[in-house]
Amino acid sequence: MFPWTGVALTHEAVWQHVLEHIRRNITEVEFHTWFERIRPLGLRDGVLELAVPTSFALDWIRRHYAELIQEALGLLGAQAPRFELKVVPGAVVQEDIFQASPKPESEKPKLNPKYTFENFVVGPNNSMAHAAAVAVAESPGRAYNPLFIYGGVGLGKTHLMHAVGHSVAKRFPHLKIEYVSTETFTNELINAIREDRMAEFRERYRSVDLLLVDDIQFIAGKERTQEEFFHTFNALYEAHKQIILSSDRPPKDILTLEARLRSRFEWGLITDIQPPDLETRIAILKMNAEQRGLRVSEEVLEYIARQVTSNIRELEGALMRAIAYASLNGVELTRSVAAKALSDIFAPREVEVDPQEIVRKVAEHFALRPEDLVGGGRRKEVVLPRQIAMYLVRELTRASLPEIGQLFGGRDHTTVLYAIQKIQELSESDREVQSLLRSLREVLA
Ligand SMILES: Nc1ncnc2c1ncn2[C@@H]1O[C@H](COP(=O)(O)OP(=O)(O)OP(=O)(O)O)[C@@H](O)[C@H]1O
Repeated sequence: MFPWTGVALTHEAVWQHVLEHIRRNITEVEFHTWFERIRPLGLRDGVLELAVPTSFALDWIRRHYAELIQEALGLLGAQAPRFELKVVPGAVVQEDIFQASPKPESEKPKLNPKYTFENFVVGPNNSMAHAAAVAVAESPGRAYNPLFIYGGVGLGKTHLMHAVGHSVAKRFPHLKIEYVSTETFTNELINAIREDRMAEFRERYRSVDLLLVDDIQFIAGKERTQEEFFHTFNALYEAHKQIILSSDRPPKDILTLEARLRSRFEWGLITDIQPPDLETRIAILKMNAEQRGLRVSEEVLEYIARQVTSNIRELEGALMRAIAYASLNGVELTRSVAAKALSDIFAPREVEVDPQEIVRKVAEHFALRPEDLVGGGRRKEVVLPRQIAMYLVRELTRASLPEIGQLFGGRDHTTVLYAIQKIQELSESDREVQSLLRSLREVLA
């Protein structure tokens, strides 16, 4: 009951009023991402208590929507109530008061329920791809078509695609959504040809409103699949249906892809996802732990985030491993317990060194400028220092060969490998190089 309104309103009714106001003032995607999982708990001393599922969501909502929520509450009456957010792990999803009747199971797209926008941590590495996905979810078939998302293994391409699927499914319950891996598409095509069911196959794919195709790079070299996909693509595109494709590389790098398909993949927006930076990795781990209702200290999260730098699937796996290790041994999950749990996967490394710092220090030692090392010059006096810097980046950081190549002016990973092998040999045969490496390690550690 809300004394200030003079009307017997339940806290649920008040919250619905707030939601309606908020819904009018933000985008659908924002609404579904942040407000659907809030549950009103009750009212105590003029404060409306709201449950949110994670502290990440709490921070976000507080930073971005506090004013709007307060404004909505203010509309209720003279004495504006306050509100408070509380983390209640696993808070029940509130019934969607705006949604039409649910679809039968068989018609639901095969989407991973965990892969939503709400569960996607946005960082500098994926903000473009995220923004594009949100835009597509808001107006499928109109924003960017096709949306082509590419990036390395385990960086969230499938997650983003599914997030669009979930969001569109909620916003436009009548739309037909199909998620398929390129492998499944190919297998279904082969079966359809064999069983003389091509008409059915075509009807199935050409009648969808949102087609999500994962790992499209696997279409390379498959002529019949390319041919069929080309016609599916055209049919959907012409009917303003949305297509989203994911790949481990941009269209131009997919070899043996027919030119007509390549050019179509390039019609819309091509966006990439890069490996996450340290802060984003910590945020992902934090969210992951909270979703499982687990408390893990910042120190442990940071330790794990420093060990796994590129693949988010592995990052999450490392956290789970550390948690399992601590609970099986009945000990608290401290930094050293985490280090033990991960010791057979990762060599212990206290602190990861910044690659730029390595470049600076090596350049300084040879009286060069850092730009000389990362630039294209091939002067003799630059080549060896550059190779030493590459070698140290490999040794002291978790950067992969292609990442090192990227750091050193977009060089190929085979060049990096050659440099590392060369310095490795020198470090065994040449005393000067040996002592140089030792002293550089000392200043960098
Ligand atoms: N930004 C993110 N926030 C939260 N979780 C993420 C994020 N990016 C990736 N993940 C998680 O990392 C795991 C791997 O992501 P996903 O399967 O989408 O990667 P992918 O790029 O499609 O990989 P692959 O190349 O193997 O197909 C998933 O559990 C996903 O939820």
